[in-house]
Amino acid sequence: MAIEEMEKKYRISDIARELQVSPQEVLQFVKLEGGKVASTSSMVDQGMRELIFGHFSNEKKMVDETMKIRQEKQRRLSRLEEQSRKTYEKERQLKETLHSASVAPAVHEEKKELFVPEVKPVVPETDELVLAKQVEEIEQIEEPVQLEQPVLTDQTDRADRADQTDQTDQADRTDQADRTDRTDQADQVDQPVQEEPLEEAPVPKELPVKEEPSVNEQLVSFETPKNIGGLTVIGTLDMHSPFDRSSEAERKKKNRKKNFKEQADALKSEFDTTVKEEVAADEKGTVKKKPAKPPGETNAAAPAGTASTAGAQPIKKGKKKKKPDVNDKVISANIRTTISGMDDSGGTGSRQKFRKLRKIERERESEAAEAFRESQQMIVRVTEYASPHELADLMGVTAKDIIQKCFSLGKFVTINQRLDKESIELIALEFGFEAEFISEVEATAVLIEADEPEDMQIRPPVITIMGHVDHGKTSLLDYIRNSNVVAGESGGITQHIGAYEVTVEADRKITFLDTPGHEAFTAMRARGAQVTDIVILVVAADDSVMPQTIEAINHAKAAGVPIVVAINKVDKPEANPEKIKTQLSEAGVLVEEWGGEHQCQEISAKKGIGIAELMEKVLAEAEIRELKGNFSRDINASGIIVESELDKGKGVISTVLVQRGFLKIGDPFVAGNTMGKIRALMDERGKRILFAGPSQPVRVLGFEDLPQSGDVLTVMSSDRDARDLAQKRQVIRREHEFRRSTRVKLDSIARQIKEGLMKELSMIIKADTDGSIQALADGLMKIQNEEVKVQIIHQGVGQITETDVLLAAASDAIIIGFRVRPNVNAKKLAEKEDLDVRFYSVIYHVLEDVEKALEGMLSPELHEESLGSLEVRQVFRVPKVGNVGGCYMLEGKVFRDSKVRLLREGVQIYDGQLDALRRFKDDVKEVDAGYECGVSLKNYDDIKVGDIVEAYRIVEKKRKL
Ligand SMILES: Nc1nc2c(ncn2[C@@H]2O[C@H](COP(=O)(O)OP(=O)(O)OP(=O)(O)O)[C@@H](O)[C@H]2O)c(=O)[nH]1
Repeated sequence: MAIEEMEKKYRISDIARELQVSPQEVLQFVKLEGGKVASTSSMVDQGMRELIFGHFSNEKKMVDETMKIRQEKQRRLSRLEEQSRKTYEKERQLKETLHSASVAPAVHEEKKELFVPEVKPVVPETDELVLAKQVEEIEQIEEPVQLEQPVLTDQTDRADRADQTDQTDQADRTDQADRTDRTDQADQVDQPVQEEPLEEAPVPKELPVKEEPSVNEQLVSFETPKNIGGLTVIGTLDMHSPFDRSSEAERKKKNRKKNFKEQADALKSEFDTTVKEEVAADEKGTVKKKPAKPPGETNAAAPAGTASTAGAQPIKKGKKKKKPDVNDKVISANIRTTISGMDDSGGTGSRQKFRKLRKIERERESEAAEAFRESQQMIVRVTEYASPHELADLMGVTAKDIIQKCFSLGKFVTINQRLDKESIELIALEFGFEAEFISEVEATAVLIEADEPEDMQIRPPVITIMGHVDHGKTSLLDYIRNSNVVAGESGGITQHIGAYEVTVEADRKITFLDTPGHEAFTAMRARGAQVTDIVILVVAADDSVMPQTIEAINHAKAAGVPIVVAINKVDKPEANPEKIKTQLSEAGVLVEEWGGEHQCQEISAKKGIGIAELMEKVLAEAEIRELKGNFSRDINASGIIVESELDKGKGVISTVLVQRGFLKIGDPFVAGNTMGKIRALMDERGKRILFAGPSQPVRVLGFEDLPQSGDVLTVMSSDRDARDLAQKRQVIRREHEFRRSTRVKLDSIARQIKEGLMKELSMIIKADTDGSIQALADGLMKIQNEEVKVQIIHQGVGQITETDVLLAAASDAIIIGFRVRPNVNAKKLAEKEDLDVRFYSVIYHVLEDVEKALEGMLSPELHEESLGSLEVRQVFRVPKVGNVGGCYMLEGKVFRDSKVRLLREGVQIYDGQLDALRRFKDDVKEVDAGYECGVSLKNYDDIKVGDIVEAYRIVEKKRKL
């Protein structure tokens, strides 16, 4: 075994991956150790592997630590999930218990009554009472039980079941309670029959009257009840219980899985049962007077004999046998009742049902919220770069505890020192918390008082129009804006304000977000501002469902926003709306007329065809959603910034979509990192208004600074509160920016080393040739002092790509471009990420800079500033001058005296000066982006099509400390 292990070979790259270090580094180490290896795919033996692991023990430790953290996180996560699941389960059980408890008293009450000698007058009453209670519980019908009520109840029940499976559970519980009830009765029936005088006998005979609710039960469970499984006292039923229980379980299972067919069967069985009742009643000749009794009597045989013997089958058979005796009148009466029960959906019954559904929904929501709250208790919401002091406050420990913990983790921190993300995560974990990073605005969120139900009123829907380029989004918005959808509104809205309100008909309003395209929609959503209620998806009927249509669908679906389809350009002869509908269905948007859920309207944004109908459909969709807003005038209003601009005369003007309460002139507010006091409010027509309520877009004047789209504007109680909060946010923001700007930069590296923040300087090297890389890597690896060492995390030949930049950003590395440049995207990304990307042409300069940087001696006062880039699209041979590049200015500007470098596939092949810059035949001083020009280079002739000429200048830059 040991020998086998010794003989086992390991690939260098695999070892490197295990250690999460660069394979080149491992390769180098192996070479240094005398290993005969050619590349990172070479194999090494166990001995060498151990040596490598020894050498990279720190890295190994880090990998192990990370793994540990990850596992711990996973463990905690599943624990939290388990916790919330348990809570949910517990509450559900509690609810069930409560529910059955509320049914139980009825049973006892009933039981007591059974032993009262003069039962006759009492029993029916009790019976009705019990029934009424059950009915109430199932249906919440408050009226007293009437003759036909059981049937109605059942039918409504059935409708409920169709709607919601929960109802079945409830019904099941009632069912069970009934059965308990019956079992008890049955048991007690036996006793009185034997012990009490004969005159008591009618009482038990009446007892089956209790079976009246069992009609209910039957209808709920679809089968005649049989043995109830000895739920309470006497054990004689146990003989049958195994069989019965299993059939009971099956039945329940069936009930849960019931489909339409089963429901239809149930309906049939209901008729059967009722027929049975009716027939029995006929037999007794007491048909209408007390409908509760006859069925009871019919079923009397069941408990008497059944309590111990009968199962489901005999009863079923019995039913079937009785079918031929069915009275047609009874059937049609039942059908009528059933249908009327169904038709009732628009009446009180449906309202009650709806209320009941809402109640259940609310209960569920509160349960989920509770479970969520519990799980949240162990999450510490913290801003990035929080100090030990702040973190301690959030976790309810002392800063000293945190510093000590850091100490034990090998980190030396002071009370106010900012901690990085990883450290915060690690420390939080040590204290049993999970760190969740939030923005400064979130961290300083304003507490919003709960909405009072009486303040909630229907508000206009907020609509965003999305669709593919040229499918007519702008045309539709323009038409809506300018049309006279309602007389008197024509041509009213002239300004572009990002959002406006349209009155459609009968004073019904719709708010449009005038930010066509899903980018704005997504950007707002990314900032946590979900303002759109409904998306209008525009698809041109003369075109097809296009990539952006699909994207829009996906965005709307991801945001859970309903889509109303507008098939545009139907005025065109080549329009084919049916094709669009087919394609939409393939994309997962099935229109209503095809049985789907999405409303669809054919329109012509150009001619105004179908726009009013489209608005109607949008309003209908909004109605279904019951969009409500808080219309209280006493609460502090809030809204979302849709867009902002800086007006020379008026200062900052922002379009705000009010979400809660009323914005009023004079209100102090915070919005993101800025604050202000409302100086003026204007509607979309530029008319001054005094206040604006929910879903109303309004132009607000009075900001101190420009807020960002998606920021929440919250009215504060006083100017002072607003200022305090805004200042707090600004401080956190500044800290973040400061920390971000301390991303590893050669200029400031020494300070970070001194602060103990840096132990390793990570670098990515991209160079023109493999030779340069080797030379650079060798040189750089040698540079290290006691506090810090250089680590090359990636190296490669060729231009600097986005992947390199992303890697550098993720690992806080510096990129060295040796005679290579980044491509356009990589350059933009590097700027965005504020990464230090340095370009060199002499190896010695690289080494010198890095060495100096580590010592804190680096003073890079001269910096290069990129001016623009040109693409060579044609090469002309000009006699006496040489080759001239016919170029297109891609971005920026080029000046006649610019320094330039020529790049071929990202690799620098020339660095020098422009020789000539021309437009047509004229010499020009500069050329802007988007123009063509002719370019020749000083002392360089080998220009080729596809080359990039990069213009730059050297500027002095203040040294960062
Ligand atoms: N015949 C006809 N042409 C239309 C209709 N709606 C829009 N167009 C034309 O289609 C072209 C594109 O319309 P836009 O409203 O600019 O389309 P868009 O989706 O906003 O395009 P982008 O803003 O580029 O995304 C314009 O030339 C419109 O005149 C219509 O209902 N019928």
